[in-house]
Amino acid sequence: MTAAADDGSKSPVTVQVTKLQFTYPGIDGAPPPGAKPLIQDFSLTLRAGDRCLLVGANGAGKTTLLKILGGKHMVDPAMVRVLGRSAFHDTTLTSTGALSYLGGEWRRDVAFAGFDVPLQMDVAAEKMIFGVQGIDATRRDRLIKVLDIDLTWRMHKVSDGQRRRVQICMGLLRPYQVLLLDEITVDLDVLARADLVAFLKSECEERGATIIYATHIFDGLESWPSHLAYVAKGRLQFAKPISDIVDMRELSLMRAVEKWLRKEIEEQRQIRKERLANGLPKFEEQNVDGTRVIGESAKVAVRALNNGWAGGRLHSTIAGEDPYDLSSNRVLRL
Ligand SMILES: Nc1ncnc2c1ncn2[C@@H]1O[C@H](COP(=O)(O)OP(=O)(O)OP(=O)(O)O)[C@@H](O)[C@H]1O
Repeated sequence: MTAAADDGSKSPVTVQVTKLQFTYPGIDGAPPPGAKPLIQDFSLTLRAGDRCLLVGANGAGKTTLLKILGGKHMVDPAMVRVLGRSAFHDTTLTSTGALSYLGGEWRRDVAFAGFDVPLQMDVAAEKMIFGVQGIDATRRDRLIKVLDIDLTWRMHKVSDGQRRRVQICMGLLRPYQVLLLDEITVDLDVLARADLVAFLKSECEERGATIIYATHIFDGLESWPSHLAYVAKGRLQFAKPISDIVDMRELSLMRAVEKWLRKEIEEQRQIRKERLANGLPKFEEQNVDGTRVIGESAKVAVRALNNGWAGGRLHSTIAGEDPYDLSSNRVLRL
C-alpha cells in the first residue's frame, strides 16, 4: 500500500490533512455564497500505529472532519490524503476495507430523501456477520469473542447495546489500515467498552493500524491514545503526541479536556461581551450558513433553507408553521 511521502525515519504517514477548508453545501449542492467555512486551515499528520483521540465541544466539527476523512464529503484531493490517496475520489480505499468509518447509529435509508430508521430487521447476528465474504476466520472469531456476541441474537429483538456490538463487529471484520470512529461506544456496557478499547489498541500495536476516535467519554481511555487532537469551532487547536501535552502531565484526560473547553467558553463569552459593547448583536449572524437568498429584491427575498431534502435528513415544514417562510418546501410550491 502506498503511503504519503515520508522522511523515512518513522512509520509511514497514513493520514495527511493539509490546510483543509470545508463548507456544507446548500440545497443546490454549492456552498452558500458568503458562507464562512465550517472547517478552516486544518492540518494533521498521523502515522501507522498512531491512536489519535479527537476531542472538542459539541458542534466543534469532529463528525464533519471524520466524514471528510472517510470520503463522505468531497474536498480538494490535495487537502485530504489517506494512505496517500484522496479519500473521496479513490473509492477503492473504502471498498477494499483499507479505510473504515464507523459512526452514528446503524441506519438504513427508507424510500427516498435519506429518511432513515435504525436497522431492526428480523435476521440473526450470525447471518449478518458470516454473510461478509472473504473474512479471515481467526479475526472474525476474535471479534465475536471481544464483543461477546451471541450468534443467535435476532436483530429486531436485541437491545441497543447488543445491536451496536454486531454493528461494531461488522465494521471491524476487514483488517483496515485506517479506522475512523465516531462515538461508537455510548451503548456499550463497561466490560464491552474496555475489551473493545483494548482490542483497538492492539490493532495499532500489532499491525500498525491508524485510528482516529472522536469521543466525549474518557472513561478507560487514559492510556489508550498516542496522540490527541483538540478541535474548537472547526479549527485545530493542536494535535500532539500525548507525551508533549503539558496539561496531561498534571491532569487526567477528562480534567485536561474540561480545562480546555472551559477556557474556550470563557473566550466566547468575552467575544460576545465585546460585540455587545461595540453595538453588535451578541451572536454572529448565521444567515449564510445553510441558507441562501433567492430573488433580487431584499424586500421580497426568500431564503431557501437546506432542509436536507437533497442530501441528507428530511425535516419537513408544514404550511403555516414557522419557519415555513424560510423552508425550501415553500420554494418548491411557488
Ligand atoms: N449537513 C449539515 N449541513 C449544515 N451544517 C451542518 C451539517 N451537519 C453538521 N452541521 C454543522 O456543522 C457543525 C459541526 O457539526 P459536527 O457534527 O461536525 O460537530 P461535532 O464536533 O461532531 O459535534 P458533537 O460533539 O455534538 O457530535 C455544527 O454547527 C453543525 O450544526
